[in-house]
Amino acid sequence: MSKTVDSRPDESARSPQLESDVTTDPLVTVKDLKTYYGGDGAFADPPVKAVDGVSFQIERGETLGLVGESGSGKTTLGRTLVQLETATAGDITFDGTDVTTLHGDSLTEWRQRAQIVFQDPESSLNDRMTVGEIIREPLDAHEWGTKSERRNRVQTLLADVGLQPEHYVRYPHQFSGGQRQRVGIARALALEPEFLVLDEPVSALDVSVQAKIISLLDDLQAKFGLTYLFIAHDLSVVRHICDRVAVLYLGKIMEIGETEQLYQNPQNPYTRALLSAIPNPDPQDETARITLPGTPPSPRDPPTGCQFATRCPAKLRPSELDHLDATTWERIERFREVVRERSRVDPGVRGRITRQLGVFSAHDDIDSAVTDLFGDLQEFPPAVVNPIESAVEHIKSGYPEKARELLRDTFGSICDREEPTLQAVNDTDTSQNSKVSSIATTQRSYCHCHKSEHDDVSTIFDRRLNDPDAGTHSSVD
Ligand SMILES: Nc1ncnc2c1ncn2[C@@H]1O[C@H](COP(=O)(O)OP(=O)(O)OP(=O)(O)O)[C@@H](O)[C@H]1O
Repeated sequence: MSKTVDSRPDESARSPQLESDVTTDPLVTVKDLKTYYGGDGAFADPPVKAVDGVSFQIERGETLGLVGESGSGKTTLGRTLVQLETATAGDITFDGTDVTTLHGDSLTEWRQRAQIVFQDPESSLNDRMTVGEIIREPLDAHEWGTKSERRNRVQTLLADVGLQPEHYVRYPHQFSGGQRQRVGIARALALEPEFLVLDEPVSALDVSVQAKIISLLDDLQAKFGLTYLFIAHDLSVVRHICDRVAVLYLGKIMEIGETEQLYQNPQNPYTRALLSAIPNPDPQDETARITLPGTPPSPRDPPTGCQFATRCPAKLRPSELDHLDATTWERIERFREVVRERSRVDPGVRGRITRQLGVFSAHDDIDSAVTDLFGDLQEFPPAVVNPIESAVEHIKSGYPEKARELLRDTFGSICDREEPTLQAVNDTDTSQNSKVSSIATTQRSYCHCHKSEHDDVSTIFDRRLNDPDAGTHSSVD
């Protein structure tokens, strides 16, 4: 894996994702962290911005959940925290030490304090080694104690994770998924770490086994005073075991807060959409299920402004166009997505020549896209028709990026232009019920709608979800 050159930001520059408050006793402090893949060299594609400037803290003994759709950067963030990936920029301070600057022996020594448990116990254990050897391997690598002390340590670890002494000489393939995950946890605990990244540790397991592993993780946390970053897809599991939750989208934190507060009163449009997808057993509950349109944009070319702007059901709109109905907006946004994707594709040498000659390329069949999305465009108001027609002309002349700009200037808002800040949205002190300090439990959300000059998210949702012409933008389950 290659990385872009370290471009540490100016310390004085305030990042939109910085949490301004400081918790009382953080074990891990992450500041404006970025992890990009690729992008080196003059002719390389732009880098994949897997983690794109996140800041948060994890207090000692707490479990911070990390949720988000596939590809949002959860694993990359977890791996960067334990230094299995190299940060492109930003700081990770662990108990006062910036670990992104550690190398050689000091990095090896630090690694004992922060370990990772992987998702898939089928592939993360070496099938040619016995369970005892697998758990002992990190002890051997760090030359921990004598040979017999290591053997004894492995026996203790087997007991800690609920396995039997005779399992020492068994092979992973002789074990069930749950047992294998216990082996993975024992191995991660071997060097007595303080911090564990649990990367979807139960996702590959049956529900009944999941409950046992979660209970084991709970017991181990209490027994050894562990601090966890718990990465998961399953929002119900996260609610059950995490003190706080951070919601990630396209490499940025959309919302972070104390678990119950965030689940009961989500403030960010993305968190609301994610939580609305959890099946609710209460038949009386008529909470609208929010179906997000489109697909997440490429992390090589994330939207300017808010990362979520291209799919956000609460996105702010220019006031002079706010009267357009939901279906029309849906079509405009999908057309913008088509144009955005088109402008991402390198036209290649032939494309560049045809563009210079002003020749329309056969691949630019933009008229079909317009017909597919709008039907007869002329039936729409001039405020829609004119910019769409101008955008089509730009594309036919070979300049999709001009079309992209024109559409952003016409139909975009602050959401397309400016990054929001991660701002406090709920100051209710829930610290009495929590392991973490009151400052850490402050709920924060990354959205322009939290500013007083704009309608808040609830007002916009009430208006748009009640629009009878809401099309596919929302639906009630
Ligand atoms: N080694 C790599 N090289 C290039 N791109 C990568 C690499 N690892 C991850 N990515 C990309 O980085 C982005 C974030 O991936 P990551 O695996 O961190 O997300 P995730 O939220 O953990 O997804 P999932 O839930 O599917 O595991 C994705 O676009 C992914 O394709």
